[in-house]
Amino acid sequence: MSVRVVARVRPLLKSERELDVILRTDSSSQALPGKSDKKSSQEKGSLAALRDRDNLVRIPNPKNESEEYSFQFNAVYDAEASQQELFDAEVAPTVKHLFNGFDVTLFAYGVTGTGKTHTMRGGKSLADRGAIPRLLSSVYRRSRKMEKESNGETSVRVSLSYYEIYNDKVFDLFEPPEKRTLAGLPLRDNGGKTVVVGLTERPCHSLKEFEVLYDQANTNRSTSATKLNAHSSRSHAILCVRVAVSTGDRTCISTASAIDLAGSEDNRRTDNDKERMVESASINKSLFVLAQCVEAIGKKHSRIPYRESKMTRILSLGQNNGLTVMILNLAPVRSYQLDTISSLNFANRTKKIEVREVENEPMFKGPPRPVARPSMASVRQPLRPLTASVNVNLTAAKDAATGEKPAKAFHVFSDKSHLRVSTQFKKPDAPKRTSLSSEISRLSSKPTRLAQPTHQPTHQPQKHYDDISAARIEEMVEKKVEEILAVRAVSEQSRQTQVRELNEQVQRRLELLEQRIEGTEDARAEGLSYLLMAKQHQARGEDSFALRMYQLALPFFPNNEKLSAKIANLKERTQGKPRQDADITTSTIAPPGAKKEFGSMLSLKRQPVKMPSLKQAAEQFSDEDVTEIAHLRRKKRTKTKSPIEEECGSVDLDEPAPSPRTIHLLSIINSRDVSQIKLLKGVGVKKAEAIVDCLCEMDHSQAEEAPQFQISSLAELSKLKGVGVKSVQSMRTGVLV
Ligand SMILES: Nc1ncnc2c1ncn2[C@@H]1O[C@H](COP(=O)(O)OP(=O)(O)OP(=O)(O)O)[C@@H](O)[C@H]1O
Repeated sequence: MSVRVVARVRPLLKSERELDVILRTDSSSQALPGKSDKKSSQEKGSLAALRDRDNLVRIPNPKNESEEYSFQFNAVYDAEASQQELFDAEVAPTVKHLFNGFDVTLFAYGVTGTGKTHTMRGGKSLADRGAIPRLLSSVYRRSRKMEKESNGETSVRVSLSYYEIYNDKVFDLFEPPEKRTLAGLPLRDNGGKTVVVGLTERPCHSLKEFEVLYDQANTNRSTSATKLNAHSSRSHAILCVRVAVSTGDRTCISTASAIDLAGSEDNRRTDNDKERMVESASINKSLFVLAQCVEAIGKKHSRIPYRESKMTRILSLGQNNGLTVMILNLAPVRSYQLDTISSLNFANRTKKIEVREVENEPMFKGPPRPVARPSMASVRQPLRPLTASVNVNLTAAKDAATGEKPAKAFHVFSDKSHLRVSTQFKKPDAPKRTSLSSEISRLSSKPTRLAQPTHQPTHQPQKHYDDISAARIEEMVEKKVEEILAVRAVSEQSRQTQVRELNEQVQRRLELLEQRIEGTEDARAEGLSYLLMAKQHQARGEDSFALRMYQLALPFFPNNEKLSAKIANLKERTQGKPRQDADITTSTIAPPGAKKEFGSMLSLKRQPVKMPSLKQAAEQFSDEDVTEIAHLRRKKRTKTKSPIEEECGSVDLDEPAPSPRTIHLLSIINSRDVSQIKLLKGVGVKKAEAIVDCLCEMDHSQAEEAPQFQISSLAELSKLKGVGVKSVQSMRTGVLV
C-alpha cells in the first residue's frame, strides 16, 4: 500500500495578515461548520464529504501569479480542521492495525513554524491535544476493551521509548541531558528494522502515566526560539509506542512510531546564530537526504541513500512494513511560498511510495519452536512508485454520517506477486490470524512474516535464505555496492592513467617518426653524396673511382635502373683498363650498414682527393640529383644545429615546409589570444601580452584594408620584440601535436 499523505494548513498566526494568504484548499472555499470538537456526527460527515471531493491544495506560481499549481493528496485539512477531526480521520483507524500486529508510522513534515509540533503534540487543553496523546488515549481504551472482552485471557502491555535526533546524534529523551554522551546512541539493524542501542523503554500503564512521562521527556527535547518560530524544534523527535498483546502463550508485538520532524529552514529568514545554524544545517541535511530517498524510490534506483542520515535510517520510508501516514503541515501565507511549493513537491513524490503491509510475527512462550522465518522477498521487496493513487479514506467518515460501518479507511495497494487481501478496516474484529493463515495456505507462494507453531518442514527453496537476516542482506547489498563503486573508482583511475600513457606513447611515436623521416633523409643525402663524388670522378676520367662511388651509392637507391646501368657501363669500361689504384680495386662494396668501414660522407670528404666545391659540382652535373644533393647538403649542414636553429636559420626560398608543430605554434601566435599564448612553454602573461602588442602594432602599421599581419615562420617569430631564438625553441618544444 502507499504512504498516505494528508495536508494540513495551519491558521494565520497573530503576526500574519489575511491578505497575505495564498494557499487555497477546496474545503476552505466552502462554508464549514465552526471549529469545535463537539460537532455532530452529521456535521463531521458533511465536512469529510466536502474534503473527499477534491483534496486539492492550490498555490500560485511565484513566477506568474495568474497561474496556479495544484496538488492532490489523500486528504486536505484546512485551518478550520480541529485536532479531533484530524485524529479521527487519519490516526484512529491505524490503532486497529496496531493491535492486529502491524507497525504504524505517523510523521509530520513541513517547514519550520507550520504546525508539526502542534499537530503531533498539541496544546495542553483537551481540544488542543495533538495526535500523540490522542493515540495513546485510544491505545489504552482499546487495551481495556480487549482485556475486558476476552475475560482476562488477553492482556495488553504498553511501553514507550522516546528519543531525538539532534545534529545527527541520537539522544534518549527519557534520560536527563546530563547523562548524554557526546556521540549519542548508536543505531543497529535488527531483523530489517533500525534500532537504537541502549534506549530506555518505559512500561506505561495508563494515559495519566503517559502524560507525566511525555511532558517530562519533552522538557529534555532541544527547542529554541528562532525568528520564524518562538518554540522551534531543533531535533527530530521519535516516540515509539510498543504494544504487546498476549493471549495464552502467544504474544504479538507491534510498534507505533510518532515522529515530529524538525522543520526545514531558510536561513536567510531565520537570523540564526552560530549554534542555531549548526542545528539548522543538520536539520536541512537530513531533510535533504529524506527528499533524495523519496526521489530514489520514485526513480526505482537500486540504492536508496537511507544511511546518509540517522533520521532517514530510522524512518526507513518505503522500507518499513505496516502503515505509514505523513501529515504535511503548511503555512498559508506568501512568505512561505517557495518553501511551501518545495514541501508540496516532496509530499507529492512521497504519496507514490509503496509500503509493504506485513504483520509482525507473534512470539511464543516456552521452548523454542520451529519458526517460519520471513523469506527475503517478504523482508526486502523492490520498491516501486504507485501507478495510481486513490483516496478512499474519508469514505469512512462519509459512511459514519450515513450510519454505516466504514468500509475502508485506507486504500491498500497490493503487489500482484505478493498478493494479499487486506482485511484491515473491513473486519476489524474478526479472528484475523485464522483468516490470514487460510489465505496463506491458499496462496502458498505468498511470503509472510506471520508465523504459526508448526511441525511441518519449512519450504525447501526458502531454506537457503532462512539463515540470512534482513539486516545481513542489507549489509551484503551495501558491501556489494561499495565494492562496485570502489572498482569503478579504480578503473576510472586506471583509465585516466591509460589515456595518459597512450598520449605519451603517441607523442613518442610521433617523435620517432620525425626522427625516422629525418634519418631517411640523412641516408638519402649520403647516397646522393656518393653519386656526386662518382660524377666528379667520372668527370675527371677516374672511372674505377667513379665505379666505386656508384657502387657505394647503389644500396641507397636499390631500384634505380639508371644507376645500375651506369655501374654496368663503368664495369665494362674499367675491365678493359689497367688498375688505377690497388687499394680501390681490392676493396669490396660495403652495404649501407657497413659504411663506417669506408668512413662516413664527412670522412670521405676529408680524403686528400681534391674535390670540387658543391657549386662546382652543381655546375658540372646538370641532372636533378645534384640539385637535390645541394639542397640536402645544406640541410645536413644545418642538422648539426638545434632543430630550431635549423628552421630559424634557413628561412629562405628553400626552407622546407614547416612541421605540424611549427604550424600549430604559429597558429597560436597568430590567434593573438593572450590566454592561449601565455600557456606556451616559457611564455607568461606578460610575454604573451608583449607578443600580441607587437602583432597589433604591426597590424596598425599596415594599410587599413590589408589583412592581419601573420607570422609565417619561426624566424619571423624569433625577430619579434622580446622573443629570441631560445624562447622560440622553448615554445616550439612545448607544443604538442
Ligand atoms: N492547526 C493549528 N491551530 C492553531 N495553531 C496552530 C496550528 N498549527 C500551528 N499552530 C501554531 O503555529 C505556531 C508554530 O507551530 P509549531 O511550533 O507546531 O510549528 P513546527 O512546524 O513544529 O515548527 P518547528 O519546525 O520550528 O518546530 C505555534 O504557535 C502553534 O501554536
